[in-house]
Amino acid sequence: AIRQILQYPDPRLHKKAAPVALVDDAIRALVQDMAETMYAAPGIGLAATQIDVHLQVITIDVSDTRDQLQVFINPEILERSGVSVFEEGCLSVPGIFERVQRAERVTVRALDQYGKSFTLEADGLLAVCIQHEMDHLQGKVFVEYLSRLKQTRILAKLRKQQRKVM
Ligand SMILES: O=C(O)C[C@@H](Cc1ccccc1)C(=O)SCC(=O)c1ccccc1
Ligand SMILES: [Zn+2]
Repeated sequence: AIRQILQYPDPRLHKKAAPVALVDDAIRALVQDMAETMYAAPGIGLAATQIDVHLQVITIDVSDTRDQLQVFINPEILERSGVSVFEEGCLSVPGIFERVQRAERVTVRALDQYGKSFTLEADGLLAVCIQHEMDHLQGKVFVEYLSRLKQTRILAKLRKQQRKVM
C-alpha cells in the first residue's frame, strides 16, 4: 500500500532507526509498501523513517526503466573514498533542490529482503542515494548540510506551501 511520506520539519524525521532483528514476512511487506510508495512519489530512494517506521530499511531504484529495486537492511558503510557534489532532492522536502557534498564511492554491507548479507561497491548516483537514505535512518535530512540562512529560507517556503495545502 502507498504510505504517507513525512514532510520536513516533522520531528519524527529526526528519530534514529533501530536495526532489524529478524528479516521476516512483516519486513518483506514493509519493503513492498516502501517500493510502491517510492515508485508512486516518484523517487529514486526511500528510507523507512520517511513513512514513520523507525527501522533500518532502505529501498532504492536508480534505473531509468524503474524496474531494478535494491533493498538495504541494517546497512553499514565499510569504506568511503573521493568527494562528489550532487544536486539532491528529498521526498520529505518537496520542491527544494540543493547541492550537497558526499563521498564519491562507498562500500556498503547490508542484508537483502531475504536476510542474506551482501557487500556492494557503489559510485555515481547510487552512492549519493545510499548516503542520502542512510542519513534518513540516522534522523538527518539533507537540508541540514546547508547554511543557516538557506535553512531559514527553506523553512519559510515549506511553511507557505504546507499552509496552501491545508
Ligand atoms: O527523499 C528521498 O530519500 C528520495 C530522494 C532520493 C535522492 C534523490 C537525489 C539525490 C539523492 C537522493 C528522491 O528520490 S528525490 C526525487 C528525485 O530525485 C527523482 C525522482 C524521479 C526521478 C529521478 C529523480
Ligand atoms: Zn530524502
